[in-house]
Amino acid sequence: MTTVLKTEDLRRQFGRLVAVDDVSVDIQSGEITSIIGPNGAGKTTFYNLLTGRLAPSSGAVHLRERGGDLVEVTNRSANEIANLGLSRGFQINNVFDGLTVLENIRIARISREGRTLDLTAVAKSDPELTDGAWEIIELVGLEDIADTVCENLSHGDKRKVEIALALGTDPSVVLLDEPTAGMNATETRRMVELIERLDEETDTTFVVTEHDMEVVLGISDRILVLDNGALIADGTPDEVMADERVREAYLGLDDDEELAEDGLGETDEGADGGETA
Ligand SMILES: Nc1ncnc2c1ncn2[C@@H]1O[C@H](COP(=O)(O)OP(=O)(O)OP(=O)(O)O)[C@@H](O)[C@H]1O
Repeated sequence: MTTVLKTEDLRRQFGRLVAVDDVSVDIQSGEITSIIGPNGAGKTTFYNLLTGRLAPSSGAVHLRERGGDLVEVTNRSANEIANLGLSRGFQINNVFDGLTVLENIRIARISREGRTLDLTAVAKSDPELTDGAWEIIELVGLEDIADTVCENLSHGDKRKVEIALALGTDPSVVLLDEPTAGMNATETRRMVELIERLDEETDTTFVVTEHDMEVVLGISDRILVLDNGALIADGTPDEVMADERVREAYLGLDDDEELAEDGLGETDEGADGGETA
């Protein structure tokens, strides 16, 4: 395992509000890392600092270039950081609804090559881009829907396309925002299996934010917990679930209560989870 993404005392304030509070983490290749925390904990702001969408108030971010060195990317533009190998799962809104799955992935390949002029026309007409795009279609398992226009896809399939687009830029690290949000149980299971398979079959390292604790506990090799912008725990699922601060601050569980399989902080006695003394 090697460090692929690292922050040092990363901080972001909005006026007096500290949204990310001197967070230092070291994310390793070869493991799936989840970032969890209650609403407003700072997860989105943290992602935005990593991708260059927001500038930090202080601190530093380092990223391993595709197959290369660890380089400091603090204050570089979002485009530069993406070109160096950090890809964020494209939001569904960024999928071109009027184009097919294959055409969308070809656009991701084009953006990797820094070609931006009239992307939709290029995606439809440049056959050189098809081979690379087809490899990604096979990797993600989108063969059956490759020629489907995206506006006709199910929610679950659209989220798979988002991941395919993120992979289209050959990233060293992919950040996923709640990949199972809005999915039914079957779609959720398939999405978890897909991320686990991609983690095994590619050199890409996956970092996931997720509210569904069953997904988090099932998919993560390592969990980072944010609370009020600060990193309050960093460890394996077992370590994090046993951490007193996490149980109090996030899960709302007493010492002897267990996290139920099907929900955040639910116990056999009820959904409330109980208050800590
Ligand atoms: N642009 C902004 N201006 C002012 N405050 C902001 C801004 N963006 C985020 N915040 C504040 O920073 C804190 C962290 O927000 P953030 O969206 O990062 O949390 P989150 O963990 O992603 O929450 P959620 O799980 O609800 O998406 C919140 O108090 C939020 O109101």
